[in-house]
Amino acid sequence: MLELKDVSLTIEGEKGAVEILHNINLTLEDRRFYVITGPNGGGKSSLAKLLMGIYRPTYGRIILDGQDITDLGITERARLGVGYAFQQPPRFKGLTVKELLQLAGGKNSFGNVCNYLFDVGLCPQDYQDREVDASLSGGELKRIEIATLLARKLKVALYDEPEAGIDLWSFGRLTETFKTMHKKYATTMIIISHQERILSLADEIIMIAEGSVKQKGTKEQIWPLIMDEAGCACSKDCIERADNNAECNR
Ligand SMILES: Nc1ncnc2c1ncn2[C@@H]1O[C@H](COP(=O)(O)OP(=O)(O)OP(=O)(O)O)[C@@H](O)[C@H]1O
Repeated sequence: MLELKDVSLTIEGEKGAVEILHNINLTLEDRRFYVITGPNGGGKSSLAKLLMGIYRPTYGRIILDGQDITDLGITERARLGVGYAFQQPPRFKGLTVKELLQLAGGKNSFGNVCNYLFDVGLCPQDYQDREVDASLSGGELKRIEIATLLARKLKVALYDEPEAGIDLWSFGRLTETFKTMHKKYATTMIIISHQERILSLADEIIMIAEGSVKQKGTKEQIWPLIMDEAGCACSKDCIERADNNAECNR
């Protein structure tokens, strides 16, 4: 279980101190699927950076399975099984996909490289000997990064807007990959996203705005609130269907 207790974050900006997050209290249970959403600038990425150990809270504590990890850095948290996927995954020139996955998973991962690639929807034969360099597309790179997280058998996996730079076709496969990761590898998922399809995967959606937790609940509870706040961009009397999708008259 991952807990945030009264967590606040103030950052020294160019114009002085800015309070980015205040009084965040969250309990994230093992093996649950959480999606963090909310308006731009609300504090979602800052929260992810706090969980990863990139930022330290100005106030409050972060507890993982009863252990206070507030003062631990990225590497120490990674050792405890907390992993993070970047919006733009890094490339590793000179390293093949297979080598990268073996490095991520340690010595026991040797026979599993194919499985990890298969689980993220990439043909092992085609990809394992390719270099992790600029020749890979953004979507391929993102899936390979997810495969490295699978290889690490994480307790908690954190993704900041995984949909960024992914085309609609690959996006469908990506959501399947998240389902697999969550179910097969029993990983607690925390995904920052604005995408309805990702929100649909969540056991719980956490809405962050103006540096605070504004709402928590299932998609059925949260989606209407998002639609209310967002309003209709075209103002053409969209009809809300029973399944919460809108029919647009444009
Ligand atoms: N290092 C920093 N210095 C000053 N202000 C910062 C810093 N990092 C974040 N902020 C500000 O904190 C607020 C929250 O930023 P954050 O990136 O966490 O929001 P977000 O919810 O992830 O936004 P988005 O949906 O646009 O990615 C924003 O107003 C941002 O400008």
